[in-house]
Parts: sequence; structure tokens; C-alpha cells
Amino acid sequence: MGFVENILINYRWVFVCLFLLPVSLFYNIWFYCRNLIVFKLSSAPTQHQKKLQFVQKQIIDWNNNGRVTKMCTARPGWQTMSFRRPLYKKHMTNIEVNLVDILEVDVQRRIVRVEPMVSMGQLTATLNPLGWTIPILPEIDDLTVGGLVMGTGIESSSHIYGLFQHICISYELVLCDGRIVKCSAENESDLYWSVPWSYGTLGILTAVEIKMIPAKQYIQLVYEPVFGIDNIVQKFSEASNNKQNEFVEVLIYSENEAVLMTGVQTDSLESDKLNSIGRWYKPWFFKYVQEKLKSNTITTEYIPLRAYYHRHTRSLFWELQDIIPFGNNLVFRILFGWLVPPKVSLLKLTQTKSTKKLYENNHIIQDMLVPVSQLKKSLQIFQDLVNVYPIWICPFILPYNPGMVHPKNQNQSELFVDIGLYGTPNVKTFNPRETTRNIERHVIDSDGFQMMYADTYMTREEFRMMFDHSLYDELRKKMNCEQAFPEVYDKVSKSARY
Ligand SMILES: Cc1cc2nc3c(=O)[nH]c(=O)nc-3n(C[C@H](O)[C@H](O)[C@H](O)COP(=O)(O)OP(=O)(O)OC[C@H]3O[C@@H](n4cnc5c(N)ncnc54)[C@H](O)[C@@H]3O)c2cc1C
Ligand SMILES: NC(=O)C1=CN([C@@H]2O[C@H](COP(=O)(O)OP(=O)(O)OC[C@H]3O[C@@H](n4cnc5c(N)ncnc54)[C@H](OP(=O)(O)O)[C@@H]3O)[C@@H](O)[C@H]2O)C=CC1
Ligand SMILES: CC(C)=CCC[C@@H](C)[C@H]1CC[C@@]2(C)C3=C(CC[C@]12C)[C@@]1(C)CC[C@H](O)C(C)(C)[C@@H]1CC3
Repeated sequence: MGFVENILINYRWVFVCLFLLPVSLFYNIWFYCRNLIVFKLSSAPTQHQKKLQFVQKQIIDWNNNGRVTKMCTARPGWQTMSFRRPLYKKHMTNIEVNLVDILEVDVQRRIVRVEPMVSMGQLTATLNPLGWTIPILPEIDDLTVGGLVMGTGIESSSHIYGLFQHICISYELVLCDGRIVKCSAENESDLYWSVPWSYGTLGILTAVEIKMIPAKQYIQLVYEPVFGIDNIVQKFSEASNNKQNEFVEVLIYSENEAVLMTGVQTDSLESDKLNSIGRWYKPWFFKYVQEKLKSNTITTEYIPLRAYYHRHTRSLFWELQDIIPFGNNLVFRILFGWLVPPKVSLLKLTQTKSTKKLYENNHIIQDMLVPVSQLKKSLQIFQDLVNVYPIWICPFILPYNPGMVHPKNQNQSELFVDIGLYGTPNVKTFNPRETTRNIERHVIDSDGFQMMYADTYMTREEFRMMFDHSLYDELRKKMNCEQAFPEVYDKVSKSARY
């Protein structure tokens, strides 16, 4: 291993701290200024038609040129929040979708209309000061509306509102024949139900209408340490079924220790209990919450709304500790905390072959969605297979809707749980392929689903078993888009990404 490579692997923090953090800062400043100018000029809504027509023109040109290769968006793979980079972009027709603006905040209809590249950070920055928010706000700033619609999104309010697609009222798409359609539950409903999890394989998304709800200033958050797996599962289920809780999340720190967090929005505050966790010098959220295990008491705090939403951003859940091991050190936080986190996109861009291999062989990143009834069994299986902590568990209600993802063993909505495993496995038997396949098999047997932003080792048959393709297949035939876009599996499988 060469000297530079050795530094890049063993001392990734040197490169990240000295180079990536300052570059991320400039990148953020540039983007902030650009957004501000767009807003000041109020030009976003008028520009939308022009931008839409440009997308349409590219697709019409593709038709006129004989439909030679399939299409995907031109967003470079390193810019996305998915774990890997897409290989397919190299040999497909790349459609430019530079649609980055919030188009309209309609207070009367309680709807915000946005273009697909609008990010979560941008939405909270825009809506919260106006007294509004969207019901589900996936926590990492750079996640985009397009990616969350075409894949999926989940947050600690999902036990009430469902997944990200369930708060979307309509989608505007350009289809492979160049037609522009706006679909909703009432209009072109087959398309509307099929868009979520379709990964851009039915059309190019150009605008989305998302539900808004009033935002209050703070979240009143109750932390409750819970000990023993049965207790953890029971408390989690109770909290998720209690609709008084607007937010429910559990961080599990070991086989028998967890902290349950339940929250409601509020405008009033006991000022001695205010905790502005978003400030640069504050400890990483998951580390802070772990401290709650020390005293077996229930505590309450008030957290500013936006800081709550982005609570896992600064530490990228617990992934940043592997990259900057001293990132949660007080001195580092005071001096450089405001520079953290480095942009995920820049981390991806500057990955070397060796870091990639290191993550491939010694790391697991997976989110598994299973019915709550399978939670205990799943935790036990994951403990045996990977033994990774902390574990993120977040409940969500899955409505019985047509499309790729719906409850399989009952024809009504069902409470599910997202089990997030991120970290270095602590078992000798870990083998990236075999272990992940075992996990996947368990999820299929549990009538669950795997989130597709990370690696999947499923075969095409297993993938089709997990996700209901009946409406999707029918629609692709009807819209004659089988030659225009690949199947979902060919965009998310291991062989489609590097
Ligand atoms: C009425 C209105 C309409 C607007 N319309 C548009 C529009 O159409 N198009 C448009 O592009 N912009 C629009 N804006 C501008 C928009 O609000 C923001 O200025 C812009 O999106 C910059 O957001 P930011 O998240 O990058 O910046 P900042 O708020 O400065 O944040 C910088 C970074 O820190 C993160 N961050 C901030 N606070 C926290 C926290 N507490 N915890 C963790 N992380 C945090 C952010 O997510 C971001 O990554 C509008 C603003 C208003 C008020
Ligand atoms: N809390 C949460 O819920 C979290 C969710 N995630 C996951 O991250 C992913 C989102 O990351 P993000 O970087 O925003 O998205 P990506 O750029 O990774 O896009 C994800 C998929 O959506 C497709 N897509 C995006 N925009 C459009 C569009 N305008 N038209 C057609 N297809 C489109 C992409 O197609 P193409 O390949 O052609 O570009 C791609 O297949 C999701 O899969 C989400 O599940 C990750 C972390 C947390
Ligand atoms: C449903 C939920 C809550 C998902 C949370 C997912 C996060 C933990 C994921 C999203 C993007 C993600 C896969 C990422 C990474 C870690 C885990 C992340 C942050 C890192 C930073 C790990 C280090 C890698 O070298 C690399 C830089 C490629 C990735 C980038 C994406």
C-alpha cells in the first residue's frame, strides 16, 4: 500500500478535516447564496415551465433519435445519498433535471409544491420560519424530494403519516413519449400508486405537491431509558400505537439497553429545559442520548423544531465516528464543530478503491422494514448475525394501497418498524454477501421490505417476491416504457452499482 493510500485509509480524518471540511463549507456557502438570489428574484415559479419543457425536449429528442439506450437522470452518482454509485448512468441516456426550487407555498390548501431536487435542509429553512412544516421530514439535509419519492423516506413521525410518498398529493412527470402528466389518487391513479419505489423507471419526475402542517417552535421530547429486550419491544409498540405521540424513536445501545424518545410539538417552554442540540458545540445526538442510560429516570427537554429534525445530520447517525474518531471531543466541537459534517457527496467523490473495499468487507449499512410483530425476532437475529450497535428503530404505518409496497398478510394498514443497522459488525462470522443474504431472507420471510439506498444481494426472483410488481408491470406495458427505462431491479441490484 502506498504512502498516500495508507494515509487515506488509516487517517481518513486528516484528509477529511484538512481538505473536505473547508471545501464543504464553500460548497454550502455557494449553494446558500444561489438559493437566496433565486428567492429574492422570485423567479422560481416562472422558470419551472421552461425547465419542464427542457426535460420534455430531451425525451422527444431521444424518441426522434431512435430510442437507442434507456434513460435515467443525469444527476451524478457521487452527489446522491445512496450508498453506492450507479454504474448504469455510464451507458444510458442521461436526462438533465436541474429542478431545484420550491415553487409555491399554498397556505390555503396546505400544500407546498416543489421541484424534485429540493433538499430537506432547504425545505425546513424555507417552511419553518413561515410557521409550516411537512409531516415527515427525513433527517439528513441533502436528501432530495425526488429521491425520497422514487425510493422512500421515513422519520419519527411515520407511525402517524406513513412513508414519504404517503404525504405526497400529486406527482408531475414527463413520460417516455414526452407527455407531461400530473397524477394523483383521483387522476391517473395507477401511475400515482406505482411511482413510489419505482426509482425513476416510469418517467422523469418534475414536480411534487406535498402536504403541509402547521409547525410549532419546539419539540417537547421525553427520554425514557428501557432495559431488557421484552421491555424495549413492549414500550416501543405502546408508544407507536399512542397517537398522542407525534414523534417516536428508539436508539438501542446494546442487547438490553435502549432509550425511547417520544415527542410532541409545542410553542410553550420551560426555559431551564431548553436544549438547542443543533448548535455546533453540542455533543452528537446519539452520544448525548446514550448518557440517559446512566440514570434510570424519565427526563423531558425542549428542542427547537429544526434542530430536532436534523438531529442525526451532524454525526451522520453514528457513521461519522469511523471517519473522524475525535469528532465528538469537546475541544474539537468548540473549534471546528461548525464545519461538520463533511458533505456526504464529497466523501463519496473522494473515496478510494481501498476505502470502498474496507466498507464492503467490514461494514454494514442496512435499513430493514418489518411488521412490528417481527421486531423481537428480528433484533435477536441481527444480534447473532452482526451484533452492531446503536440500532435505530422507527415505527411507521403502512397503508394498504396499490403499488409496490403494502402489507402482505392483511388487507388493511399495518404498523411496521424500520430497523437501521449502521456500523462495523462484531461477529467473526461476518461475510458481507452471506450475512446480508441471511438478513434479506429473514426480511422476506417476515413479509418485510429492504430499503434500496444501500446494498442488496437479492436475486431478481427474491426482489420480485419482496416487492409487488403486478401493477408496475402492467403499467410499464401500457405506457410502452419497457424499452425506455430499466426495471427497478436493474437499477438497485449489486451489479448495477459500484
Ligand atoms: C418564503 C420563502 C420562500 C423561499 N423560496 C425559496 C425557493 O423557492 N427556492 C429556494 O431555493 N429557496 C427559497 N428560499 C430560501 C431558503 O429558505 C433558504 O434560504 C435556502 O434554502 C438555504 O437553506 P440552507 O438549509 O442551505 O441554509 P441554512 O439554514 O443556513 O443552513 C446551512 C446548513 O446547516 C444546516 N442546518 C441549519 N440549521 C440546522 C440545525 N438546527 N441542525 C442541523 N443542521 C442545521 C442546514 O440544513 C444546511 O445544510 C425561500 C425562503 C423563504 C423565507
Ligand atoms: N430517513 C430516510 O428516509 C433516508 C432515506 N435514504 C434514501 O436515500 C435515497 C434518496 O437519496 P437522494 O440523494 O435524494 O436520491 P438519489 O439521487 O439517490 O435518487 C434515488 C432514485 O430516485 C430516482 N430519481 C431521483 N430524482 C428523480 C427524478 N426527478 N425523476 C426520476 N427519477 C428520479 C433516481 O433515478 P436515477 O438513478 O435515474 O438518478 C434514483 O433511482 C432514497 O432511496 C432514500 O430511501 C437515505 C437516508 C435516510
Ligand atoms: C432510513 C435511514 C434513517 C437511513 C440512514 C442512512 C444513513 C446512515 C446512510 C445514508 C448515506 C450513507 C449510506 C453514507 C455513508 C454512511 C451511512 C449513510 C450516512 C458513508 C458516509 C459511509 C462512508 C463511505 O465511505 C461513504 C462516504 C461512501 C458513505 C456515503 C453515504
